[in-house]
Amino acid sequence: MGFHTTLTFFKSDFIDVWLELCLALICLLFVTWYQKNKNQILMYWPILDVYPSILANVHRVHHWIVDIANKINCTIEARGPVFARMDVILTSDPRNVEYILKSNFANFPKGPDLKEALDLLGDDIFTLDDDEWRAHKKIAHIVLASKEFRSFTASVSRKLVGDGLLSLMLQAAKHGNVLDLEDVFMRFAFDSVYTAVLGRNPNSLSLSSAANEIAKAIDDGTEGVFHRHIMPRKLWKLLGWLGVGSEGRLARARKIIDRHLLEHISLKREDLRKGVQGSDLIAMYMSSQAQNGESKAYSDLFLRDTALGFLFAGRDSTGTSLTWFLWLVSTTPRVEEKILDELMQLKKKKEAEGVVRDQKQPWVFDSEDLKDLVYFHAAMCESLRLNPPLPLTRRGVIKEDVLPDGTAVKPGMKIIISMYALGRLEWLWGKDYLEFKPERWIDQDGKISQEAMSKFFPFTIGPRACPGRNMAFTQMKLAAAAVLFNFRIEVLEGQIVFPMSSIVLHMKNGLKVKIRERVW
Ligand code: HEM
Repeated sequence: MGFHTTLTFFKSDFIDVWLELCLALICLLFVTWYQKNKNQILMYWPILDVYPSILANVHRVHHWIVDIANKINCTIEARGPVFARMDVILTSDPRNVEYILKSNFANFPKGPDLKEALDLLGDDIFTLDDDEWRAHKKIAHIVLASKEFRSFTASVSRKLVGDGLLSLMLQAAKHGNVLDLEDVFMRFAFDSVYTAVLGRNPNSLSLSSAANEIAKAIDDGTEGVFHRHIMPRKLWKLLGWLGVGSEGRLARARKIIDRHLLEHISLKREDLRKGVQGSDLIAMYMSSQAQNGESKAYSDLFLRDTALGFLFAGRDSTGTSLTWFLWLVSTTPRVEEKILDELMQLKKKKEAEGVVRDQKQPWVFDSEDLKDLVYFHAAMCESLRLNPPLPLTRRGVIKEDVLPDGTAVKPGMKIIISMYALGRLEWLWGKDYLEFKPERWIDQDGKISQEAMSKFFPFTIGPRACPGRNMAFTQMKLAAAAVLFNFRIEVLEGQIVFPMSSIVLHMKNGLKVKIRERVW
């Protein structure tokens, strides 16, 4: 072996040893770093950034965000894997939320990314921005605020409470059946909003009714949209192209929804041609187009998108809110007693005014009377604080900006606001922030506290705040008052009541209850 060969051999040995040493050092550093960080709420990994933390917490995503907000910071930045476009700011700081949704609203549109993720809804008030959104908003607000529509929805809901909801509960009470209260309220909310929007009762509350096809399609659509929020865009695009998983279900849901709504809209057009007017939302849109002349006629597609947007907006939010509310009230006897006391006073007042009802039938209140009950309203706000049915909302960024807490944002970023965490911030609500305490919404004069209301975000705030807020309160109060006043709800022990990881705050396992008629 010559000198040259020996040197080459020695060199390659030397390099191998160095490489091994470097590798061992990297492994050691990684293991030490992992050991130190593995129990942390949020871990920033090399290359993958926070994505492994998201995946590890996806089953409890809303609680995880609360942990981050209370233990780390109300605002964090997450980039996601380097190969994916996921530059996200997650915030629940009320100052930021006010700035994004209200004072500097124009810089934070929903943006094309969200429109793409929500493409099932089409060109609807939910997904559009700028002038297109303003045009939708104008007509939606006119119809929702009109006396005709408001009295139509109040009477529809009252009738559905009496004929549908209470009848179903009476049957369950008589036979001692176990009910899934979330399922019952979702059916009630679906019948209410469907009748309000399309003028026909789909009767999903009826005991004999099979699972409703369009209601199921809306569920699949909601699930698909949630997956698009947590998956890298390229991945859900690939699933869509292959037609499998949540994207496959989404595509099937879209077909069912389109067929169903377009058929219904064509029947309504026929009614209008025959001079049959309605007070439901779509009929009011159609007659407003008729008044404007055919040149401004809303297309079938426009009406399909509008109807679907309202069904999405109104069903899940009202149904889940009612379930969380009844769960909290039934498991907090002190609060239940106070609400029942208020309802009993109201019943006595109505009887003193000469209102007579069949004593054998369950008592149903009127929506106008329920508006004045302060404690009942406070309890509903408190339930919505703890469990906002739409726990997350998302915005884009147009120009570079700095949020009130000092976080810099730039175009291309996504901002996710957690309404769920906002209602559970310890520094904002106090040490008892997890307690169900309607009293925090009542001021010293016994009125609803304006100070507390300034922190009330479940319907969001600013120009895009929910236009269905009054309708939602009307429906929820009618249903909750009738159920609480006529039935005692026994929440079955041993079940885990936990929010589902979704864009709607469903209960993961539903809510199993037994009910008994109240004897007054
Ligand atoms: C408890 C019940 C409800 C809650 C908590 C609620 C909450 C919300 C929230 C948080 C938003 C904003 C979403 C976002 O910007 O990402 C919203 C928007 C909206 N809601 Fe509601 N909602 C409820 C019921 C209803 C009902 C019953 C209707 C009507 C049928 C309705 C119609 C709408 C519409 C049309 C929008 C879009 C507004 C816009 O973008 O300009 N909501 N709602």
